Amino acid sequence: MSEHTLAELVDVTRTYGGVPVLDEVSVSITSGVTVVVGPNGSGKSTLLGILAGAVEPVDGEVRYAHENGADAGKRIGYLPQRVPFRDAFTARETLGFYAALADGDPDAALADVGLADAGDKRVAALSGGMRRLLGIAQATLGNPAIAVLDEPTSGLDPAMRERAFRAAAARANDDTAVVVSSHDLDLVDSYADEIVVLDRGRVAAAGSVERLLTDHGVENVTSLFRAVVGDGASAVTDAGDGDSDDGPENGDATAPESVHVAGVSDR
Ligand SMILES: Nc1ncnc2c1ncn2[C@@H]1O[C@H](COP(=O)(O)OP(=O)(O)OP(=O)(O)O)[C@@H](O)[C@H]1O
Repeated sequence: MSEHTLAELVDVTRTYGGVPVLDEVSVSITSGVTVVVGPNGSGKSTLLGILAGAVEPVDGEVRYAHENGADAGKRIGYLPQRVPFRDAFTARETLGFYAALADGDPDAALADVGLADAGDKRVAALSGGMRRLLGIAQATLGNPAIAVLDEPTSGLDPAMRERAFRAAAARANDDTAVVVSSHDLDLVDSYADEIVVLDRGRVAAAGSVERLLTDHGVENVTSLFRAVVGDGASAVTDAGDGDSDDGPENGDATAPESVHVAGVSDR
């Protein structure tokens, strides 16, 4: 692993119902912002779940730069696509609950995502966008080395998408990585350092945004996406009904202690 590599997926395969949804995928996660893009069903959530330790690969290996450190147990934050925060808790109480696992400061985490004034609001009273911001705050509590955020901007209006992406990207620095999946290609242009393009469970392109744009002779990530996977309309795979015996489901109890998980994806 190079100096700034924080994690590596090496030849990782995951199947559901015998169908590979990730097929021998190798990806390096370096410090900074990595955005995973790809058509619906291309395997983004599965890749992020595996990186976060919430989904087991059936083959291959995940390596972490920090796995031998003293505080290894607190080095990955994870925001799954669906976050079952408790409606009756306030925003501050919600983060207080996770802070017990991640040693974070709930008020600082709220302020970091622009929710300083919403600490006393109950989760039930938060807008969808504010809930996603709370999810980002949860996943980045205690400054994990790697924050894994699955579609933190889904379902948000344009201003809120930008705010959520900015809040997420701001958590990355020279020593930490933020790994985000997103369909918001315009925001990927603005915030990504590295990009992984998935297509039907395989890596179609990966590397620094700058290099990939140059290599493909395109001006932005939307054009890159088209060049690499077309419009993606035919790229949705059907991988069974979720009752397969290929391994644990997303977000199940196999999540190691090293991950503070806000919720589960029940797909
Ligand atoms: N728990 C599960 N049981 C069965 N199939 C699953 C499960 N989780 C994911 N899949 C299948 O794996 C494939 C990849 O799903 P995944 O959610 O990783 O894709 P994605 O790129 O994140 O999609 P989207 O953009 O729609 O969120 C899909 O065909 C999906 O139906």
